[in-house]
Amino acid sequence: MARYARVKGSIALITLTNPPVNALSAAVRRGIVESVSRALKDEQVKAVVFCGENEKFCGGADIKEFSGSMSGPPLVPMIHSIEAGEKPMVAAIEGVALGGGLELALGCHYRVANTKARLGLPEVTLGLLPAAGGTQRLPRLIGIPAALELITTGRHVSAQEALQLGIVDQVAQGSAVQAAMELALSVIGVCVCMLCVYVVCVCIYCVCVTGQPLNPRRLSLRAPVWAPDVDGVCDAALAQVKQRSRGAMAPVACVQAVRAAAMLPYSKGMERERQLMDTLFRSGQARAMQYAFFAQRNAGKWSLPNGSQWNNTRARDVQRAGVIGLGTMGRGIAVSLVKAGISVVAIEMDAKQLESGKKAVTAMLQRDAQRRGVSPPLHLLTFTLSFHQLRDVDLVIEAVFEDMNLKKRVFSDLCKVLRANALICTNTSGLNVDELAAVTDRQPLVVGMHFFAPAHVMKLLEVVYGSRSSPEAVATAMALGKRMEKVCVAVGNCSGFVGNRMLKLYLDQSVYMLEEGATPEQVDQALEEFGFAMGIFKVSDLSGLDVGWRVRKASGLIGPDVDPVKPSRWRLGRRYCPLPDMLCQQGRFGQKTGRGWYLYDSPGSKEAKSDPEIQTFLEDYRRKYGIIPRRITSQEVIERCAFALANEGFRILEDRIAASPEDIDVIYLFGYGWPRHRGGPMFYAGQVGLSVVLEKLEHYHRVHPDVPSLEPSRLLRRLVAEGSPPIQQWKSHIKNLRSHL
Ligand SMILES: CC(C)(COP(=O)(O)OP(=O)(O)OC[C@H]1O[C@@H](n2cnc3c(N)ncnc32)[C@H](O)[C@@H]1OP(=O)(O)O)[C@@H](O)C(=O)NCCC(=O)NCCSC(=O)C[C@@H](O)CCCCCCCCCCCCC(=O)O
Repeated sequence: MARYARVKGSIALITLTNPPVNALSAAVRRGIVESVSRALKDEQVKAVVFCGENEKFCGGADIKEFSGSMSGPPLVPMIHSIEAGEKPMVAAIEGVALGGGLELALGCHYRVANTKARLGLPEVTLGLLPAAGGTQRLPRLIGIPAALELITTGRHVSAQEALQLGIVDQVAQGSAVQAAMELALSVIGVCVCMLCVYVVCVCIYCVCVTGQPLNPRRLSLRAPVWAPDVDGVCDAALAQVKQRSRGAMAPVACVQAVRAAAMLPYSKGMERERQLMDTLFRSGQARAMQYAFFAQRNAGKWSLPNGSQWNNTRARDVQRAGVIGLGTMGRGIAVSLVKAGISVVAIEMDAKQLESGKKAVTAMLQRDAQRRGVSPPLHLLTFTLSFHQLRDVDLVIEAVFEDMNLKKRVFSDLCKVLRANALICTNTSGLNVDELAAVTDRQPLVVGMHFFAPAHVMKLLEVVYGSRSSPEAVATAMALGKRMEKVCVAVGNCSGFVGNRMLKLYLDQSVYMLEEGATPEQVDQALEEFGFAMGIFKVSDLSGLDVGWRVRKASGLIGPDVDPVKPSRWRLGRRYCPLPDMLCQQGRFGQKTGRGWYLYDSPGSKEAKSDPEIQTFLEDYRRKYGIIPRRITSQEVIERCAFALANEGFRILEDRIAASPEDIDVIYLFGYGWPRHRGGPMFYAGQVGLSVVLEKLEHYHRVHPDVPSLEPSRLLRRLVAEGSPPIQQWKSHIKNLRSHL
């Protein structure tokens, strides 16, 4: 699907038509090949302009095709024939030119973008590399260091930055198509002037039909971009990507391909690009990352058990919001709201807290504005001690201390001042949303909005619907989260919702392994080698060990009857590990106190160091309880952590707390640092093989019968019994499971 038109007498305008992003599907590629051939044959046509329908140039190759058998004209020769075409080719970039879309533009002789356009080669985020010449043409255009940075990060650049880098020749204020046609006319216009005659005279190696030499514009004809420091630059990039995305193959392959552009002639570089792509394309990592791409988008298509969903429920417009509590969470939430253009009334309980909250929020907004070269939208903020200032807000997000009674008090106070139709949202990380809603006069208008710390940075938002939350309230919270640039997932109400409910079991396994013989360093190393940016014990130190301690106290797991010298390892009918409590009793709360599972130079410092005291403490502990330590392998660490997570994920699906395995994976990818090249815990379970996961869980449950959460879930057993269908089909099996209950 590409539309061909002749405009302004001598220009062929080829429009890619495959909404919403004009991805280069087989039909689009076919359309382009036919249109280019037609333009080259048509003697009236002197130049060609490429553009995309609906002011979007092109979002790249059609990712959906990657999972099937690829047919239609391949991209590489298609782009080559454009570049080799003997008429000037101009790309008119509006909206996006990403991946194969930018590669198509790089095959053109000229590129014009409008001010709003974004360009990039994001293949690395799909576990791939730009394999339609991107790794060879871009370095020849902008040099090795800049190309390495763009290709290994997949970052999108603005039109202005693209101009500075030399990716585009011109930035148009208005229509890029119009500007591209003018550029094309000026290029071919040279043929009728004196200068052209001169150009034709001197150009003996290649002339376009009108006389303007095109060879200098053909990037593939440029020599390799070798420079004395190239090896050093590539080595540094390699070290950086290995550190940044542990275990991910694509960034490493991207560096290797760009290095080839420095060393080899174009044709050999293209061979290298192709070899590297062949390996990536077939890899489980690419499948995982492409799954993650679609899972993220599908999470926005939420549905509730009652049939309400994203496309049949209207969200309310939110212009003005209240934030109650300016602790770490409230501050981040206020910043995100203001950045989304929403007026915020921020409330604290006492003047000192209010002042320090105000300072922090203002500073965060100022820093952000400075980075973006704009002025901070401080006029959108009101700081106050008075609930009455909330009388005209559309919605309130409560972010006070995680204490049910305190939250209930706040909720009932809110009802006294808010408009009758204002929504009340709670930023609880796991308390019962129904119980909170029950103290209000508006249960349908109460939902959870569970942000992750720091809330102005972390992408994930769990939108928690209670049993009486209205679809409109859910739609409003989801739309608001999207405006705040969050990845929103709608989840049901249960202790810990999805993310923290699963996290508990993952934490349990980690501390059990310490009891059995592992060290925090061993467990963390195994998890980091698996791809997590940080191991679980480093994360616990960062979040603060006291947080979980308080939750365990509130839930009755820690009480006055617990022996302080030899606390019980059996509580509420199951295995319990008192190690985290014992650390807290010693004042080891993590980074904030300079000591936790690791040692830090000073309170608040970030570099975790092994602490010999912890080793001794663990040895004493095992002796006290008569535990004979054993060697725990990295494989065991990964299996026990990852399969415990997935097993609880299956239970969450059975309980319909999450609508799909994709939603669970999105939560783990965006909120808990699960490595993207592993897809998510549910995808990972499918990739390892459900029968393997079942077998392993059965084994670990046999060895640890006092850990009921290791018992394989019914859904997992059912899926294995039904032949381990692919993850996309699990949803229908959940329905079957429920109908048999
Ligand atoms: C473009 C965006 C920035 C738009 O964002 P926005 O927020 O506006 O919208 P959404 O993200 O919600 O998207 C809307 C809608 O569109 C779908 N979509 C988006 N992009 C694509 C796409 N590229 N393909 C298909 N579908 C797409 C999206 O899913 C939404 O659909 P829905 O149903 O939910 O409405 C944003 O969308 C974005 O960032 N998109 C991705 C951009 C990207 O990553 N592009 C790169 C693609 S990969 C690529 O281009 C590869 C090329 O370099 C080269 C390919 C060469 C191939 C050669 C193959 C050789 C293999 C050899 C192996 C041999 C193996 C063997 O022999 O076995």
